This record gives sequence, C-alpha cells and structure tokens, in this order.
Amino acid sequence: MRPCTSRNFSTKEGGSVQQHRALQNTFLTPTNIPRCGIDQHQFCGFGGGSTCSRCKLRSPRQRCQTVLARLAAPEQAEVLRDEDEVVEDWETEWVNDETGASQEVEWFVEDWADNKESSGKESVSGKRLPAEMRCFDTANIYIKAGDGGKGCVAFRREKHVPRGGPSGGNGGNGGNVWAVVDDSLNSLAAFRKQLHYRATPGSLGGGSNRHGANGPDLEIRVPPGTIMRRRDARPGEPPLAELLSAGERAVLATGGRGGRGNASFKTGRNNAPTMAEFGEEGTEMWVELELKLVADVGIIGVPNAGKSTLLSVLSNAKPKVADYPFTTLVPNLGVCEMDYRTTVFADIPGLLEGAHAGVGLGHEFLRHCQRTRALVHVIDGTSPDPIGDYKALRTELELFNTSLLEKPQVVAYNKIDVPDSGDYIDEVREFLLGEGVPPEDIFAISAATGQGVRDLVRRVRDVLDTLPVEAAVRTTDALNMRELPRRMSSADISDFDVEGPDAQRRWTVSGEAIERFAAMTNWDYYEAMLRFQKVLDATGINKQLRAKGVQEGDTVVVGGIELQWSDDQSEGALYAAWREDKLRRGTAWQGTARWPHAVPRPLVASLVVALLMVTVALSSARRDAILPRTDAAQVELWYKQMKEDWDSLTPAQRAQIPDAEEAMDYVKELYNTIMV
Ligand SMILES: Nc1nc2c(ncn2[C@@H]2O[C@H](COP(=O)(O)OP(=O)(O)OP(=O)(O)O)[C@@H](O)[C@H]2O)c(=O)[nH]1
Ligand SMILES: [Mg+2]
Repeated sequence: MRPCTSRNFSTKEGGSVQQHRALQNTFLTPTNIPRCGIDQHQFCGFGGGSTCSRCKLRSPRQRCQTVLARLAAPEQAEVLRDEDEVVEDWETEWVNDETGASQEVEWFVEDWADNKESSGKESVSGKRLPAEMRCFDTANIYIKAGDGGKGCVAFRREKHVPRGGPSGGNGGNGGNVWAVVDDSLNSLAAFRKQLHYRATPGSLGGGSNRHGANGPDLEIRVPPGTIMRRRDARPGEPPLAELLSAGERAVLATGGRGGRGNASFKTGRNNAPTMAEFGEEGTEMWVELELKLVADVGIIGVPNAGKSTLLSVLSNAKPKVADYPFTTLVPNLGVCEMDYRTTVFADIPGLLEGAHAGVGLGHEFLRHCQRTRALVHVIDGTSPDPIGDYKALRTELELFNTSLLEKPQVVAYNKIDVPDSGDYIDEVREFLLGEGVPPEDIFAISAATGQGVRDLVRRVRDVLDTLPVEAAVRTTDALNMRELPRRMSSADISDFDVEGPDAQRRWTVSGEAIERFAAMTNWDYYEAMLRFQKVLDATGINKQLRAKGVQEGDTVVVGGIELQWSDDQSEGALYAAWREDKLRRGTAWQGTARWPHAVPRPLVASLVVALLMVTVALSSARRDAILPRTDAAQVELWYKQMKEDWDSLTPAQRAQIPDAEEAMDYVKELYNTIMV
C-alpha cells in the first residue's frame, strides 16, 4: 500500500479536513473534531448575544454550534442537542459578520424541549429549567488531554566526532486531565463559564538527544459528590469517577505518548535511521457532570414553609427568604456549628404534590435528598392543612425512592410565633404520633425568632450519632482511576478487522493499536513508511486484504489515513509512490537532507543542493550509514527521477543555477561508475 493520490485525513466524526477548514471560515467549530487544527476557537459564553472571539459571530453560542453540527455531521447534532443551554427566539437566517453572507438554516432543535421531555431530562412539561438552575447540578464539559510531542530526526555533528550517529530526541508526553474535589464548591455553576478544558501538549523532541518536556496536567475542580460520565458511554458502562471527599482525585483523560525520535530507532542493522514518530493524540471527550449534594441533613418541606429561614438561623448561610413559594431554586448549604460540633445542612427547594413525577422541578430537588443522611421535615404552621401537606410530601418521597422514607427524620412544626398556628399544633402532634414518629422527634419552632431551633439541632445531632459512620456513600461503580495507567493502551496490534469493499472500492482496517500506529506514523519519512508496510505484513493485514480480493488502485483506510493498494510491493515502487506523494503535498523539505531526490520541482535552486547531496551520498564511504537500503535498482530509480527533474527545467531556469551542468555531468559519470 502506498499513500493515496488524494490523501485525505478523515475525522472520527466523518467529514474531512477540507470540509472543516471550509467551516472554519464560516462557523464556530465543534471541538471534538480531532486534529483539524481549528479547535483553538473560543466559543461564545453562555447566554445569548455574546460573540465568538475568533469568528466574530453575532449569534448565541448554542446557535452557532447547532448550525455547525447540522452541517458537519448529523450525529454531532444529536450530541449538541443535549446542551443545557437554552436558546430563545430561533431565527431562520444566520449572518456571518465577517463576510456578510447570510444563510438559510433549518432549525432542527425547535423540538428540543419535546425531545428532552421524552428523554426524561426535562422536568416540567414543555418548560425549561430556570436560568439559576442550569448547571447547578448538571453540566456538560469538553475535555482533551494533551497530545504527545513530535519526535525529532537529527544526527550528531561535532568536530572530531565522525559519524556521530542519530541524536533525535523523543517528544514529551501530553498532560493528563484530572478531576479534583474542592470542598469550597457546592455547585457546578463554574462550568457555565468555562466549557472546554484542554491539557497542554508535550513539547517537541530536539537534536542532541533532547527529549521534549511533558505537558503539565490539568486539574478540573469539582464539588464533593460529583459523578462524571462519558457522554457517549455505552449502556452499562461505569462512570469515569464519583468523587466524594475533599482532595480526592481521579484521572479523566490520559495524555498522548510522545513520538520517538530517530535515536530510539537505532538498531544493529540500521544505525542511522531517518525517521521519527508523531506524538499520540490525547484522549478527548464530552463529559457529563452530575452533582448529588453531600450534606448531613436535608431540610425539606412544602414551598414557603420556612426552610431557608431555618437554615439562615442555624448557620451563617444567607439564603434568599421571601414570602412567596419557590424563593429557593437551588439548594443552599449551611454549616451549623454548635456545641463544638459541625453539621452541614442543605435547604432543599420546596416540594409540591407530584414532585416524584417531575412537577415543580421535583426530580431536580428530590435527587439532592438522596445524598443526605437525615431529613428535617418543616411543616408550615400557617398552612390551611398542615397534616395534608405532611402526608403529601411523605407520599412524594415514597414514590420517588422508598429509601428516602427510611431516612431518619425530625419534624419541625414552624411559625409557632404566629398566633393562629398554635391552634393546630396538638392536632398535628397527635397525627404524627399516630404515624409512628417518636415524640422526641417532633418540635414546635419559630425559625423567625429562633425559638426551639437549638433543641432541634441537638436532636438532629443525636440522630446522626446513631447512624453508622459513612461520611458519604458512593452510589455508582465508578472507575475512579487514581493512578495513571502504566501503558497507554494494552490493545494488541494483531487485533484488527478488515471491512469492505464499498461501492467506491474502499476498504477499512480498524483496530485500536493499528489505528494509533497509523496516526503516529510520520509519512514524511520514507523509512517510517517502510516500517508501516512491514507492520501491515507482519500483522497479516496485507494477507487478509489479498484473501478478500483487494485490487490494484483500491483505497484502504487505516485510522483516518487513506492509502492506495498496489500489487507491486517492491521497494522501488514504494519509494516512487512516497516521493510522488511528498512532492504533491509540498512537504518535501522534511527529511530532504538525506533524500535529495524529493526536492520539489519548482524550487529550481534546490536542485543543485540535491545533486550535490546525491553525489556525496553515492561517493561517500559512509554510504551504507546514510542510505542503508541503497541497492542498484534504487540508485537507478533515483538517477532517472533526478534526470527527469533536470530535463523538465527550461534553459533559462538551468542558466540560473551556477555550475549545474557540471554537477549533473558529474553525477551521471558517478552513476555509470557505480552501476558498472
Ligand atoms: N412569622 C414567621 N414567619 C416565618 C417563619 N419562618 C419563615 N417565615 C416567613 O415565611 C416566608 C417564607 O420563608 P422561606 O424561608 O423563604 O420559606 P422556604 O420554605 O424557604 O420557601 P421556598 O424557598 O419558596 O420553598 C418568609 O416571609 C419568612 O419570613 C417563622 O418562624 N415565623
Ligand atoms: Mg427557601
């Protein structure tokens, strides 16, 4: 196989570099497109109206992404559709500020709310999460570990050190992405501001055996109780991490290995290798974060019962208190310090009848109750039907998750300072006793005046003391990878699949190790290509392709690299294909120091250098070291190609090159001598 004439690095999601480049000029870019070179874009911040710093796009971020997703790959659109961002006022025309071009777009996300509802993520039918709640306890972020640095091809050149040998250093490893618990955080709100997290890539290898520096790791700070899952996780796949205690950390994505420099490829048979590897790509993915609040005690109750007031009295927290339901939309945490002991209380927003089915954002709120060890059930003493409220809320807990009913609870009958409320207290107490609530767990308090609050907190502490010591309970079988894996991947290179051909006679070779190997092969070096061919032979890929009926000229795709099948597997044919590809791509300069025949045609002046280099190469006693694979057929091929280059020049161009005629004659003479 050899490089394809129309080489095209397909991306993982489909589409090509060219396609993405075209998009770069027009739209914001989804950053999960690998290696398209445009993932430097800054998306607009959350909230409509802001503009992207690179594209100067006027539309809201979500809209840009949506358009792009639509155009780039429909499957990405699926992913983007799930964004927690909500865009109002959809338009059907989009205008690029730079070019002024307008475009009709089909807003396929108009039915977004319906889709979310049917997927169970949306809690109020047809309505979207209030702004305060977005990203409070769920967030989606993009993470990318650093790519490995590129290996270097260099030779030691020093006075009195003849034939110094290869000295190209390895590239550095890319930085890893970690999640670290920061107990000063209590929500995922920070992820509204920053969506993309990229670790630094490894540095390039250098000459004189200098290895590139490893990219520093990136730490993403999350509140305790955060669960992180891959967005494209297979069903049943465990979450990446579930972190509970302060300082706990887990690896989310590992950085790519640095590419090896030519010093690493030195062997007894080839002591002057002219090839190096690209660095491995760092892992990238979208991660879903879910926060389940970790508090000792959850304060629950119907709206307006006085939960926030109670929290403000027993802790230093300053939650919003107002005389209307749903004042609290996101849980508030408060640390109560009493009798030299610390208890964390969470004020959960008000729960309504039907909360278990999502009414009044019930799902969002009830989820937080799960992570608490005990509950304080606040009854509104001024309610027309306090007993009814109590019963309804217990039913909701039961319907949502029966384990919530089993949580120890203390009941606080609130607002006893209001004259009327005292009328019902005895009735309510009687009812609660009938329900099996122990008398010591029933309190009449006034959160506003602080009456009875102390006793309530003491009782709560006693209840907590009776519970087994489990600061926080892990609810998933998360991987929680605390150390970096020794090897980047244990995939076997001979583990591959060959599929095809399709209508365009394209074959696809898939397999983790072979795909990585293809991505790390630096095709600018002829020896690297030879090595790749050897691996294709050794793993049996070539054999399997032949067995399945591959034909001359068929395209074979290995990990996004397109190659063309040729029945002629001789080195001469390989070399000719490699050279042709290099000239076409205009990357002939890389490695030309030792492959002079690869100098591009238009660079007339370089021909002289090329001729002289071949002269040196052929006549030098170090010939074997520099051109280890030289054989007669090879030399003949080179000479012919060089002659072809020379013949293609006009007399005027030839005249520009001083002494070129002599040099060409000299090479011809030398060639004749060697070939004889
Ligand atoms: N008189 C009196 N009023 C109280 C007491 N506790 C709370 N209130 C009042 O009740 C109203 C609601 O109080 P919040 O603490 O906001 O109630 P909440 O349960 O947090 O309400 P949501 O967050 O909307 O679910 C406010 O006007 C408080 O001043 C109390 O013990 N006595
Ligand atoms: Mg409140």
